[in-house]
Amino acid sequence: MLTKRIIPCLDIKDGRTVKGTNFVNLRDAGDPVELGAIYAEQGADELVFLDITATVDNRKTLIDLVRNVARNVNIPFTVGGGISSIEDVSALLNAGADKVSINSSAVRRPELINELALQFGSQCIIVAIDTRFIVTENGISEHIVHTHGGRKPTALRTLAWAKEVEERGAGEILLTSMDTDGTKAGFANELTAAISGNSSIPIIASGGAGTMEHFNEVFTVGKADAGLAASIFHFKEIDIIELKEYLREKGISVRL
Ligand SMILES: O=C(O)c1ccccc1NC[C@H](O)[C@H](O)[C@H](O)COP(=O)(O)O
Repeated sequence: MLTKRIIPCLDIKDGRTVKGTNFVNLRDAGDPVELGAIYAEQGADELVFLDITATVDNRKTLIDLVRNVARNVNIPFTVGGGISSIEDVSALLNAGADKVSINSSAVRRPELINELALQFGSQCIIVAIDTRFIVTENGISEHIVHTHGGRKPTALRTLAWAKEVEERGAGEILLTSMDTDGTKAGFANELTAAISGNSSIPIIASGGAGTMEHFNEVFTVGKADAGLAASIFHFKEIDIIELKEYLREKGISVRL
């Protein structure tokens, strides 16, 4: 079994780490550079920084943040939020990011995935998919892709979109369940397994982590390659090393 990765996620709003539930009621969770360094020190395998209110004028904030983080962490980190061009990616990678995560811009223009993979290599292009289980106009309940920080439902079915982004050259998928985000009730294991079982690229599961057992479930039932979490780390409810020791005892391969 490939080593499973534990990835803290720092959702960034106006330069601060925030955390909500189901993508709303955001509250302050600390300084992202400080938190990033702490998580790296505590044994996180990677970090994700998501500028969830990404606008053009936030772009400079993000570049400055990346430079500061790069000085303080020695593990791979991914930056996402409002990225929509080869120039955006170049600037972030040159500032020290190891990977970028694209979401709304990929839905808006799927060819962007092909272009970025060709220009920078698939290994540094993650496509983030925010998904919610909703009743569509034809009365069927389906997992539907949402964009713009979860505010806009699209016409895309999550499973089909996951397949398409892989075919277009995505190196990994960051699959965030809006239904489980912030609830600490567990990851969306069934959906994660459906996507993981149909993909040959790594799937990072995100949204809902509340206990150490939830990580065991997302790796065994959800078949995820990595577990991403925010609430339980920011609010100091789970220690990363203790989590990894727990997973190793369960027979999950982790880096300790
Ligand atoms: O991804 C977004 O665009 C977004 C926008 C607004 C608020 C939250 C957002 N994403 C949710 C984050 O990716 C969040 O870090 C993950 O869902 C993990 O959250 P936890 O359930 O607290 O571990």
